[in-house]
Amino acid sequence: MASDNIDLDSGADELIAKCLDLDAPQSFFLFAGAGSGKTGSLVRALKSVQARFSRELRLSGRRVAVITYTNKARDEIERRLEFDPIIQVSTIHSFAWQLIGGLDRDIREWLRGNLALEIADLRTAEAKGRAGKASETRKVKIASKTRRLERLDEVRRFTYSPTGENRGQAALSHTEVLKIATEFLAKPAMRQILVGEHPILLIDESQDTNGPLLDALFAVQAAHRDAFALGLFGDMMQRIYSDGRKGLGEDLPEDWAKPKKQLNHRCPKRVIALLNKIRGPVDAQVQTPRTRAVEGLVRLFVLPATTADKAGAEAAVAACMAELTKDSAWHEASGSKRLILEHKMAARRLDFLELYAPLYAVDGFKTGLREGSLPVVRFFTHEVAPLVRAQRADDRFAVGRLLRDSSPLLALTQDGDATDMPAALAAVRNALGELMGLFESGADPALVNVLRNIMGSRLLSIPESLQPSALRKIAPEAAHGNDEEADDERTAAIDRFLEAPFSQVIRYDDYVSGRAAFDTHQGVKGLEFPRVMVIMDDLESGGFTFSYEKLLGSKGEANEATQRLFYVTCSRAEESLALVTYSADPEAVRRNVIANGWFEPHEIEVMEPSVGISS
Ligand SMILES: Nc1ncnc2c1ncn2[C@@H]1O[C@H](COP(=O)(O)OP(=O)(O)OP(=O)(O)O)[C@@H](O)[C@H]1O
Repeated sequence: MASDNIDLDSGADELIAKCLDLDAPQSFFLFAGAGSGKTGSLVRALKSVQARFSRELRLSGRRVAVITYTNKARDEIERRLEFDPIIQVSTIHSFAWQLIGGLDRDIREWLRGNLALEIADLRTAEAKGRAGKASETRKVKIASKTRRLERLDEVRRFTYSPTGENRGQAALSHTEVLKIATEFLAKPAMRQILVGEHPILLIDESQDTNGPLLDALFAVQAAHRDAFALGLFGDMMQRIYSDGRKGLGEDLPEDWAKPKKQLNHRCPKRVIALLNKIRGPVDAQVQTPRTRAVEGLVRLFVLPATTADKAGAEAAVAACMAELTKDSAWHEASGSKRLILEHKMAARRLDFLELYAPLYAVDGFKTGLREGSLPVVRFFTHEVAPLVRAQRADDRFAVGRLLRDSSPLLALTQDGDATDMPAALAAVRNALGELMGLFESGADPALVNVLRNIMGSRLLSIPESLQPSALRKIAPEAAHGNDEEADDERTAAIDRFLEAPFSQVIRYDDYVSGRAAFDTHQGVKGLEFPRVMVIMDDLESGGFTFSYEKLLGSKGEANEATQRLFYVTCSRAEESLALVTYSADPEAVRRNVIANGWFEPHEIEVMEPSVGISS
């Protein structure tokens, strides 16, 4: 057996370590293919700084900044660096807020100018546009932005939460925080603050980092190249959000280092060969498998677009994969990761659509819902569900812990008279009994009934955004607090969401926490799984951005966004990969993927709607 080629890319890490010298910093750009170990390189880069400059950074009160794409990635890097305080890891939104938070006077003036501009743009569009829904939306926006502008001086301190809803007078939106940070970074004083606090800034997944903010950071680096190193990690072939900067890396300054990586440590040989084929026409980067990599197995399953029982068809695909790979884990419910393009496809397959669809229709709820941080749902996933689970299991310790922090019944006694404790505990017992009564004999109550019950017993405090719905059900006349139309839309959506049965909360939570078999094509960026099933269904996903029918069924017509997303999903597989495509013309798919050399004839299975397999 040939010796292991694991050290093929070690030069890249050595070059990066050399760049990260506080006395002679050099910026660098490490863009390498899937599974090439960029996260590992990022962690090793930080460890090299820890080893050489910990003391110097601590004494001067400076920190290395790292920007990750998700909170999960942030947690992982913090853990791998043992939560070292000289390294500040944050998402782009919290990084931006750390830069601008507290600069209230400047923020106010920026908002004054920006709101005036936005109102003027909306008025121009309104003057040109026709009556209809778009016009109604514009009018609502003009009214609410005008109100915000008029009351701007009342805000003393602006607020922002990278994961919250950011509602109310003082709150800034996610977009505003990024725009403000970008514009403030044009000011020499702001640049000085950034460079003074963070001599090194590393950005992971920078192909998807907000383009204007990235450009602002390039400008900071150009102005402070002797005191500041910017290090970018990423892969342009994995750019999947429109926010990212097009052509990143094409116009790099001369003095930037460009370390290279060629190995793919994650995927089996057959998957790497497919990745090289997919990537070939885009940038011709070729990856090499590890010497010890397994051969692996790839199959393309082509089904008619009219297939009625898609869940059944996908189960048949899993069974076929188990057979072909002799890997029984394909049979297990969570043995493979199944990637769908649109959250609703998972909601349908996992049965939590009634909970999901109403909230997903509201723009302001989308991000929170996707991430599991939306307060109206979080109340059920993080407070009610664990309480019901703990009570069912008779786990008094867990019940006590859950209620101690969030039950108004217990808060009363904490504030004042200790002699109230027995009465408070009796009230808690009663309230718990009432709540559990809803679930008796296997009942699955609607969320609104659970909410009303808890509101009535005061077992838990109800988040502000759920109160109008909860109140209206109890006393309709008390619900009218805020009459803005945007609020009406939100409240109506919450009302509909509350009609969903409670069991959907558990399934939704499993999904957003990554415990379910399903995830989205975009959501698995950066992750890896032994067995991956990529489900491609243009009709069901209903969007315009991606077309797998064109990618697989017709030569050369696919857009690059679909090609890149396909590369991302295929490159998650560590052992075996099943590609499932629903097509209007299965034979055209077969012909095309053989002609372009992506698959061998024996790797393609054309399935009948009845779920029989004929190759
Ligand atoms: N030098 C190495 N030796 C052994 N395994 C490695 C090495 N570098 C990375 N790996 C492993 O390879 C896999 C891929 O690494 P990593 O996730 O860092 O790649 P990546 O470049 O960030 O991938 P992607 O861009 O696809 O998200 C991981 O399982 C990691 O543990």
